[in-house]
Formats: sequence, structure tokens, C-alpha cells
Amino acid sequence: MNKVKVQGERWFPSENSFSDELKDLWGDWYCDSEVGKLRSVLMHRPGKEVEGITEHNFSEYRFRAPMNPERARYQQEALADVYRNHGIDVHYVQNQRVDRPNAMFMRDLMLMTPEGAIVCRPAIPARRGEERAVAATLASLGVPIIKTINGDGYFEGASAMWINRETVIIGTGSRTNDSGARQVEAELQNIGVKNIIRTEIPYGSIHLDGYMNMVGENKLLVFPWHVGYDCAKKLMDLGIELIELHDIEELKQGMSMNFVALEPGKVVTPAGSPNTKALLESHGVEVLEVEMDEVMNGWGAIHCMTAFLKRDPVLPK
Ligand SMILES: NC(=[NH2+])NCCC[C@H](N)C(=O)O
Repeated sequence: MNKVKVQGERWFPSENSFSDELKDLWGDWYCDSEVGKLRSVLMHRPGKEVEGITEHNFSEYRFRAPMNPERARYQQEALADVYRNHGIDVHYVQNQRVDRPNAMFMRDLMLMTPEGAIVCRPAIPARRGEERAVAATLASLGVPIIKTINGDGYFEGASAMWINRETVIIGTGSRTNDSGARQVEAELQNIGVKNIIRTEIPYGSIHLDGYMNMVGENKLLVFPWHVGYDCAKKLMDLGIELIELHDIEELKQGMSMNFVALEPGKVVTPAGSPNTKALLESHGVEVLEVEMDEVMNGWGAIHCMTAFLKRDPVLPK
């Protein structure tokens, strides 16, 4: 008589959550804010792709002016040195395409979350495809990819801004459509984000970081004429202090809001915007400056070039 035996031991699933196991199984990656102490970033060193940007073609790539590759690399390296000097790990994208001059603006290609990265889908044809090398690099580092924007959606990382573990702003406009925004919202809800503030990005801007940026826990620098009233109201109701920057020349020409917080109350910012610097200092923010004029010819600066891989958590008030 052939007896099939039930094996003595049962194989039970682990009831641990993904985030309980993230550190052990993948690595120490996390981001739920723009200001929690910065530990690790992903950048792309401008390679061959920026060597052919001239007077004749710069606007095709949505650059502001031709770019001197050597100077741009030098300025990016100076920024990376500031990060390294603050104990931040700087990782670089591997094997990026050589026909995508905007690839250095890493912010737009991924959005880090507490459980891993969302790989974006850039909106403009001149950028589409940059995300593939980013996905491969994330995989090789061991950063989980929790979502890749697909279907008819497009979404760029700078269309979202973390306020704290429970709150994220998402802006739709020329770089993020409703489908892209909904895909991101679904992922954020899945990992416990409670307040998603949807807002419209004005015609004259492409990303949220063109007119808002966090400088400390519960402290947001804004250009008040761009922030929708409903968005501002929701933020204030959540206890977020809005600091108003009024200098449109510094904001647009000097990209003075395009900074990265190294920790709450300490930012590294493009040099040359004294009014913004004074405003930040008057709110107790320490400001480090780095020359960025060459990089700015690509119409991006410090915040645009820096994707976060790890920040310390920031819990809601
Ligand atoms: N996060 C940002 N603000 N990125 C700016 C990207 C600039 C780039 N030339 C583009 O049009 O895509």
C-alpha cells in the first residue's frame, strides 16, 4: 500500500512587511522627505551626451544656452564633494545613453520612497529612455523598484514633493499627466501615505521644484504667485509653515530654490542669489553655496541633479 505522507513540517509565509525586511534583503534605502538627514544620493556625471550642445541646437534639448562640458562636470563634481564631505554616499548612473543631454537631471528620472524607487517616464521625447539606465543602476545597487510608470502615463520625479512620511504633493502639468499621477498615488497609498495633495503646475513652470522646496521639518519655501491656493491651504492646515520668496529674478535666472537640504535647516544652493540667501538665513537656515552657472545652461541645478536614495525619516508633526 502506497501511502502519501503529509510532510511533518508546514511551510508558513513570513508575515513580516516589506519594509521590515528591506534592510536585510535589499539594503538600507529610504526616503520620506526633502530634509531628513541625507545619507545617499544617485547622480549622473555628464558624459559625451553634453558635448554637442551648441548655439544651433540647445533649444531642441530644452537647454537655456550651449553648455561647456568641462565646466559643467567641474561644477557637478564640486557639488558631489560637498555631499561626500558631509558623509553622504554618492552613486552614479552606469551606461547612460549618449544621446540624452538632460540625463544629468536625475531628479526627474526616479522618485525615492520609504520602500524603494518609482522609475519615472519622462514627458518630452528628448528625454524619454533616460530612465532605462537608471533602472539598471538601481537594480545593481539593490534599490527595490516598486513601480515603473507605464501605460499612457508620464511622470517626472520633480513633479512630486515629500513633505513628511504621511504627506506628498503631486503636480500635474506638461511633465506629469493624470495617468502618471494616479499611478504614483496608488503606490504611495499602498505604503501608507495619508495625504496626497494634488495641484496643477502653472503653464510657465514644468516641475514643483521650480517654485517650492522644503528647508526644514514643516518649513516650505514657496514662490507665492505660483502655489495654488488650495494647495497652500492644505499645507497650512497640516501645520506647514510657508516662507515666501518674492525675488522672481533670483528664482528664475538664479534658480535660487533649486537647492538640496543636507539636513533640516541646512541647504546647499546655487551661488549668486543674495536675497534668497538672506531670506533663508533670517529663518535660521544655514546656506552653503556652489557655483552652478554652467549647469544652469541646461535649465537645471542642484535639486534637479540629485536623486535621493537615503534620508533619515521625518515623521509628521
Ligand atoms: N527637476 C528639474 N527642475 N529639472 C529640470 C530639468 C531641465 C531639463 N532641461 C528638462 O527640460 O527636462
